Amino acid sequence: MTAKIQFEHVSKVFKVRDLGQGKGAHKEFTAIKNVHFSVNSGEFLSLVGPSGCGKSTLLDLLGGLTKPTSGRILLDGKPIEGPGLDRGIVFQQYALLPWKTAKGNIEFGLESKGVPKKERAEISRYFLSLVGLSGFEDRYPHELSGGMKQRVAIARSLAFDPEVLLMDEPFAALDAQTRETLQTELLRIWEHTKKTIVFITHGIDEAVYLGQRVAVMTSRPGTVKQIIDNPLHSTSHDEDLRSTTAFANARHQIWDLLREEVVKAQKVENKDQSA
Ligand SMILES: Nc1ncnc2c1ncn2[C@@H]1O[C@H](COP(=O)(O)OP(=O)(O)OP(=O)(O)O)[C@@H](O)[C@H]1O
Repeated sequence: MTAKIQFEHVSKVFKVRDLGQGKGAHKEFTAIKNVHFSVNSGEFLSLVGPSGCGKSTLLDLLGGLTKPTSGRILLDGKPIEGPGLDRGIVFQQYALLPWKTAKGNIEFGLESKGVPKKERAEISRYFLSLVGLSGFEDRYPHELSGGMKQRVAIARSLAFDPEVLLMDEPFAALDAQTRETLQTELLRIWEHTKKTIVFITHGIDEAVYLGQRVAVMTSRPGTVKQIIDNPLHSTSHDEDLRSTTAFANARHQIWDLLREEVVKAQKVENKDQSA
């Protein structure tokens, strides 16, 4: 199997204000430390960890939005130097342009890429139908539900034909039913497009339902504690999967790894608050 993404001993240190030392004082804050793992080409990897462990930091680094303080991240063997169209990012908040329709939101990015008008229209129609939004092309974001907006955001990312899709808790703001529907949809899209997907989540159920492998992070400074091969991956992902014993077992395995990290993270948070 070929590695699409390689994290090589990656750490990220932020400079933050040191409130205890008076005005203008700064201190260093290690968000992630010695992250070392790889993601295979075409793989769906979910990454779960306690709050504040550095999940978004890790995804921002992958997206090229920030740079590692030490170590490096390789994409197809080459260090990531900045953002690029080879990586699409879907955030929790849809970040759609409110003055553009669903179709317009997708075409806007393609226009700046120099794609001719007719092709733009075809691409946007295709990807809106792939995410189940045929017939909603001319709706504005305020005329769409949260789930529909997130579908548009996914379609917009896919329209650029990135090799890698980076997803930062994309379904966290949605109600449980919509979230579960979109999880199933995302798996269908992944099977169809064969993209490499890195999916960040707080939710163990979501991580287990989606990931071929599930990476569990430690509490802050975050590092990858263990990567589990998901035994459920090859089974049928119908609605009943979540109620099977196999699902409960996989969930339990991840929770066992995560439990002590969550407790540690809460202790760190309490310490920070009382400092
Ligand atoms: N630009 C920044 N400057 C200073 N500190 C930062 C910056 N970005 C993130 N951090 C800190 O780094 C730590 C990790 O943040 P990050 O958002 O990556 O965690 P997370 O695991 O995604 O959190 P959550 O699950 O709550 O969304 C946090 O303590 C955060 O306050």
